[in-house]
Amino acid sequence: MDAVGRLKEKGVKVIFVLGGPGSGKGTQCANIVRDFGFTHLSAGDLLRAEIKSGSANGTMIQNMIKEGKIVPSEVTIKLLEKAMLENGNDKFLIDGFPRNEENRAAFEEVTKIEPEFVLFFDCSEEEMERRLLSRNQGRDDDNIETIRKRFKVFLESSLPVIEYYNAKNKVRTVDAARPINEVFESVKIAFSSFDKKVTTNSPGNSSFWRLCWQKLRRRVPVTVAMTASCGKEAPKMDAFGRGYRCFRR
Ligand SMILES: Nc1ncnc2c1ncn2[C@@H]1O[C@H](COP(=O)(O)OP(=O)(O)OP(=O)(O)O)[C@@H](O)[C@H]1O
Ligand SMILES: O=c1ccn([C@@H]2O[C@H](COP(=O)(O)O)[C@@H](O)[C@H]2O)c(=O)[nH]1
Repeated sequence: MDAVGRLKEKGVKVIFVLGGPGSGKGTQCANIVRDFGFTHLSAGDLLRAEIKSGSANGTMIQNMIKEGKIVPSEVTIKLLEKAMLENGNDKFLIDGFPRNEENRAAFEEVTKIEPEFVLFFDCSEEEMERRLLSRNQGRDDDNIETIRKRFKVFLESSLPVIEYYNAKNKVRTVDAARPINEVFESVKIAFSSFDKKVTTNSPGNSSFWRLCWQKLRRRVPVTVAMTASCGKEAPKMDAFGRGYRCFRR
């Protein structure tokens, strides 16, 4: 039987965990594993392990990570597929993937898996930058130059993936700028049911975001300077929260 057949036979369920670099995905995935019985697959960790293993793709992956670029889909998807097949569990948190539309379409095409939902950690660049600069795990890409490149890639390539799933009502957004335990309280609500959408796109505590949210609900176009969150102009986007909450209507 081929990989797709085996994944299907296993009845694999996948949740994509997305958010900017340093938004706290890995930290919260560890809590979800502990309380909800998922297996955590960090795409970044799988790629770093591939470098360490001395594989033929190692140097290419290392260079892409140093530049904050997105590794070709087929490489990452093969690693994810292998990890899911080798693990006895059937529930997976896929952290940090898909990172662009091409990743997303290729994953669905190759594996025939659609995520149950997307858990989106919403956090401002300011806070993410602070966290990454003090992460201290010896990562090659946790330096200010690469961090800025990673933010740009997230904004330009990864947010459209979140918009795609948002249009399908599959995104559960958590305000990730709060302390770890408070973020996890919201994560737990997102996981309280697989079928029901619980916290999807619910407003955070920021009154600024609340205003944007209310206007969005009323379909009133909102024009807000993106400098409030990331100092960039974003002509395609309507509304912004403290972080990257900026879905098209
Ligand atoms: N809510 C939080 N408040 C303060 N610090 C946090 C919070 N969540 C995580 N951190 C810290 O911020 C750093 C980045 O967190 P983490 O590695 O979980 O982020 P990530 O989204 O997985 O990052 P990346 O995408 O770069 O792998 C870590 O040092 C972590 O301990
Ligand atoms: O699907 C993926 C995941 C990661 N990358 C590359 O790895 C780094 C680090 O990723 P983290 O999620 O922060 O661990 C990322 O900047 C990319 O260069 C990737 O290409 N594809």
